[in-house]
Amino acid sequence: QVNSQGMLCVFQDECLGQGSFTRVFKGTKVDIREGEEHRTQVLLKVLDANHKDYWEAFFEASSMMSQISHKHLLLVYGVSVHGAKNIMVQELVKYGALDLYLKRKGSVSVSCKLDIAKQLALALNFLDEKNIVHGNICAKNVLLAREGDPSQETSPFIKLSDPGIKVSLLDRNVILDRIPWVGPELLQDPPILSLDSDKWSFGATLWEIFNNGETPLKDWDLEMKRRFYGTYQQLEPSQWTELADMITQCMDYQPASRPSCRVVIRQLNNLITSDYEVLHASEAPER
Ligand SMILES: N#Cc1ccc(Nc2nc(N)cc(-n3cnc(CCO)c3)n2)cc1
Repeated sequence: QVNSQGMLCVFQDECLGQGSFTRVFKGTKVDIREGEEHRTQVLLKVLDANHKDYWEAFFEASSMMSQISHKHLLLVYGVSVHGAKNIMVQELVKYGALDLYLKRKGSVSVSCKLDIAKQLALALNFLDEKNIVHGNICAKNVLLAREGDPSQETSPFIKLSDPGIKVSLLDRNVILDRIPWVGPELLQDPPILSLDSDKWSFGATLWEIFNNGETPLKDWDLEMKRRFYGTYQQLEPSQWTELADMITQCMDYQPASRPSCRVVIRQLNNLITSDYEVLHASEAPER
């Protein structure tokens, strides 16, 4: 289809995955510049036809992402509205969603996981400084642009995806199903979406990263999930106490008690240093 900016997109392959009300496909964007045709591989995020009434929120999510740019934020080229289809055109990030990658890979090193966590914290800090709430931080929305390979000394590189439909617009059951990523304050009436909610979600995403992409509270039904918050429960703590403490601090039921992005980044730096020391302790010269 061609949209207002003259952006032509061609659908390519099968569905690559899905969000709450969207499906994603690989595609090609064709730009005509100085009479020359430029083809770019893109990711087409299509709003489900049966959720057309979300198209404004879908458009808002896309324009939020295209108004700001940061190395760890996904590049959104624009929205192509064609007939009944609402399509967000995004850069195709090479290795896709982090949760699937971790599940498939199963053996990502702790130093890579810490690096990914720190990059996500930097993206959150950038949004925080611009007073922009993401509202859907989770491993599925962290995209892997480069693999980390400790043997090659290369580090991973992530991009935070768009938040999709604003969480406060969703039905209560959809919000309930997002437990444990969604801050408990969003289940109050009225739901309070704030920068602090992103810190809670960051904690749940840290848990996913250090549990190799395992889905927290997998297969729990909505009643059990509601009780998880109702009785102030926490996710299964990591054996690594400092990591477990950071996750619990982010997932504080009191939004104002959650650590600032700067504190989180500092704590992650401490974990990176301690991990480095443990890793290289064996090489330490005999004292
Ligand atoms: N095999 C494979 C493979 C799959 C996907 C990508 N790349 C990519 N790029 C994006 N911009 C967004 C996504 N994406 C994936 N799932 C969602 C929905 C949940 O957010 C979004 N994937 C690359 C390789």
